[in-house]
Amino acid sequence: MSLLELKELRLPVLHPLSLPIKSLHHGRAGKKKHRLERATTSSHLAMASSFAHQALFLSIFLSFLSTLNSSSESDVLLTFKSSVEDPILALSNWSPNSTDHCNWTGITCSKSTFLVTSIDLHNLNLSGDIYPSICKLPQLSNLNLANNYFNQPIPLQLSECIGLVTLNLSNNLIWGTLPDQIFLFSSLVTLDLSRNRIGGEIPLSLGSLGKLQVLNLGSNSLSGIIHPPVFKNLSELVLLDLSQNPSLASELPLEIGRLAKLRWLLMQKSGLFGSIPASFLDLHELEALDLSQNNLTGSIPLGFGLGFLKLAYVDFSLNMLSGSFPTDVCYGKSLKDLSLHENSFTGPIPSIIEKCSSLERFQVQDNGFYGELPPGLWSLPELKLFRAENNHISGQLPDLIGSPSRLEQVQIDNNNFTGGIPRGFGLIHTMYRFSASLNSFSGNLPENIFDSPLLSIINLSHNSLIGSIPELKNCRKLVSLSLADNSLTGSIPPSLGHLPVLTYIDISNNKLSGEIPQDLQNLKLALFNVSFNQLSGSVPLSLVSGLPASFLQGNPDLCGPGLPNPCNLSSKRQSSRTSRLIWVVILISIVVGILLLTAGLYAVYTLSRNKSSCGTWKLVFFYPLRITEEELLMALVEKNAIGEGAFGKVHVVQIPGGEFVAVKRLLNSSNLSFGTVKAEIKNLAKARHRNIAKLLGFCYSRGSILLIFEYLQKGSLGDALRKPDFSWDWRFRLKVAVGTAQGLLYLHKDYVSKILHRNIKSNNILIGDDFEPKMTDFGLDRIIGEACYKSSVASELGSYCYMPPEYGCFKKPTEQMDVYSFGVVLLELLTGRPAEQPESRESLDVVKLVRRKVNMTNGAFQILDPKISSSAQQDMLEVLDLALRCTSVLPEKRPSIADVVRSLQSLEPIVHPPVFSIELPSGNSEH
Ligand SMILES: Nc1ncnc2c1ncn2[C@@H]1O[C@H](COP(=O)(O)OP(=O)(O)OP(=O)(O)O)[C@@H](O)[C@H]1O
Repeated sequence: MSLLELKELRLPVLHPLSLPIKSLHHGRAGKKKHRLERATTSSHLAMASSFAHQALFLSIFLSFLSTLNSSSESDVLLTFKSSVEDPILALSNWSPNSTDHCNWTGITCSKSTFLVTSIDLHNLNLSGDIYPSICKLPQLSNLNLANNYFNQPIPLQLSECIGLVTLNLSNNLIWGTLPDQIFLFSSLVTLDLSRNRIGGEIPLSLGSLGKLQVLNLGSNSLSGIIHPPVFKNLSELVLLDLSQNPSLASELPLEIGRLAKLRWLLMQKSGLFGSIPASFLDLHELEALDLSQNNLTGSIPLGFGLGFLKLAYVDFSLNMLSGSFPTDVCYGKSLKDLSLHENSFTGPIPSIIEKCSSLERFQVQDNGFYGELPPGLWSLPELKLFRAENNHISGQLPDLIGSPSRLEQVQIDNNNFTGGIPRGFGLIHTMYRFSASLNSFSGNLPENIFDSPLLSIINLSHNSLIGSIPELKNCRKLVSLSLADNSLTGSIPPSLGHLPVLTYIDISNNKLSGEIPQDLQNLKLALFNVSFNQLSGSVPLSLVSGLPASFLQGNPDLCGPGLPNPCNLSSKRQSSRTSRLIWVVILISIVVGILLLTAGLYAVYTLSRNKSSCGTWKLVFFYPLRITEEELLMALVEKNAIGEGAFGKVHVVQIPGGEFVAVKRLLNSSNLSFGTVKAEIKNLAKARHRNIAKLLGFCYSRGSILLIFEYLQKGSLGDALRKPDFSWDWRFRLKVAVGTAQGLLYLHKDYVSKILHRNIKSNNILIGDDFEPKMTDFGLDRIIGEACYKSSVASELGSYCYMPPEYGCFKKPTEQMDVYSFGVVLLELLTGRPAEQPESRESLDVVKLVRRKVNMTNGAFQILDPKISSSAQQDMLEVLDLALRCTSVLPEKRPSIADVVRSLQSLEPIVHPPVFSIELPSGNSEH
């Protein structure tokens, strides 16, 4: 044993002042320490009497000491355990019967003193109270309780752990504010409180933690200004993470630029505005800088990167930055990831970037960059992702033949590129997406351009390419092929039909000729657009029936059922004019006869709609479905009915392939024409979003319209709420709320022609796998006409409580009306009861019920579904506040759906994708 080890061994024993005072004077632990001191005295005597016996004595002493320490420390740990809830019994070996506490789960002891130095209980599903008894462990330097369910304010009492160097409480349910007394943790080197629910401002007193090297407050709900003095004394900081605190509203303090040791600065989505301080030029140790998703303006300070030898990750994306490309960003040649996208940068990309030999991801899309790209950029040996779409970049692509490229994804759409597509791009066998639409590429497509075995998406549409489409054989993973709007000639390669996952083909607006290969019937195509070519012959049957006819138009020589030119008639083109006339006369007489007959049968027909003759129905599919109108109509029988509302019945129908669809029958009492209805439904069917039920097709007759939706076997939120044992967990209810709001945001804002739903209610929120909601029945007014829509709504009493008070007063429907209805759905999720419960004791509708209770003492708590655990109460109260705002009587007081989405998302647990590996500076604990 070395002298140093001996000294270490003696320290906690011979210098009692270094122990927490309470542990010396109170209880069992205090008595044990007293015995310990006596043992120490006897050891001195033994040493004095005989030097020769020292070794023997030391070994006896050590085992004695270790027994004593061990029993006191294990008691402390057991006390800590007693306040913790441990549902998976992760701490089962923490037991009074198990003597060696240094081997207990998560415990590390010093090899010399046998005292506990570290408690690491991350990711063990623990909850309950974090009890400060552990501060009686004199050498405790590391406490890691990350990824558990501790639900309490920051446990300030832990500041009693005077030797604590690392405190990690990340990803728990810690709430409240950062208290002013945070300065009490003065020994901390690492403080990680990320991914909790901590709100309020960052207190100035945080700046007193002068030893901090790691400060991670990311993904919380911090707000207000980041006060510059906070950083004055934090000169040791190596990692500062304030990211994902969208309620902060602050400029970037220039003091951060003085933190000379800073290696990781992560402030994405932190409500930052203003410019990037010039002091950031001094952050020479920086390895990662993320300022994305803020409102930063101005330009990147000139010279940013100069002297930065380790800079590997830079993200300025999604701001309002302008000015030129940061020329020195790759000074140290360590840069791997550069994201400047979605800003207003202009000017050329400088040739110095060609020296950036470590670059893996280059994203400059959606800016105003112009000029030619430095050719060497393309052949950087590590480059995998290249995104420069939506700029004004010109010039030609270099021929990459001979360069060992690892490119996986190239997106350069909507620029001014010219020249040919070089053969070298086809030789890159790592390529899975190549998208260069909306440029001026010309010439032939190289034979090998589709050869990458990983190629999944190729988009060369809207260029000036000529020649034929090369055979596609090797790209067995191709999902989407878009070559639309070029001048391609020749025929469609039959090899397309043998690419197993090919789903989207758009080769419209070219000069392709010949027949559509029969082999394409092998594919499950969601899109097959060959319109406006020079194709001829009969269209393979499954392509005619499964896809919109418009995708075939502009090919006068194509024939097939439903097309202007049915194949069986085309063979009779030779017949003489006279014989045609005879046929016409005969046909007219037949038609007149039929008309008379039809008039007689019409009344019978209207009484038995389910048995409609297929001749009166027109079927249009937007997805390939193998069902005929007869089969569909035959299936609309009572035993298949799954719901009925104001607009008609819903049936579940099994199509011959085995798949199910839901068919909603609407009364077409306005008698809108097929053309009008088709245009409207087509428009609605284009709405594609995770939270919108797919409209697969429709069937039209004068009297009614059948809408064919994807079928969701879990039914609707309404179905679930009506079950007496409805007891969904809060996180599932929140997921339904977030998803529905996202779907609505898509309809209101992102969908090209903007749709108002107008019929949001729990019956129209279907539940998909893993509780992902999908909205249905949107925009029905467009299909059946306003008057008919309104009269249907008026007849539906169950929908009344979803209607905003202004409904009927305002001529035009508004987004705020949808927000109101969504607010009612939120109230249903919070209360766990349907919006309207006519037969119940509380027969009030949910809005009235909530409004009446909310102002009573403790009323808010009475509103919340008691079946949900109290740990979710804080979140539920926030959602209640939101729901009340959504259901405000005055439309202008309601939040926008974008705000609703933001608020709900902020309550969702955040899953962080790993961005890069960080070596955190270690505390002084021993492992
Ligand atoms: N695509 C679907 N998949 C599965 N079930 C569905 C689907 N569409 C509707 N349903 C079922 O049908 C029920 C009622 O739907 P419907 O739209 O007719 O009722 P509603 O909303 O009360 O009426 P309306 O919208 O006509 O006013 C839903 O609660 C659900 O159980």
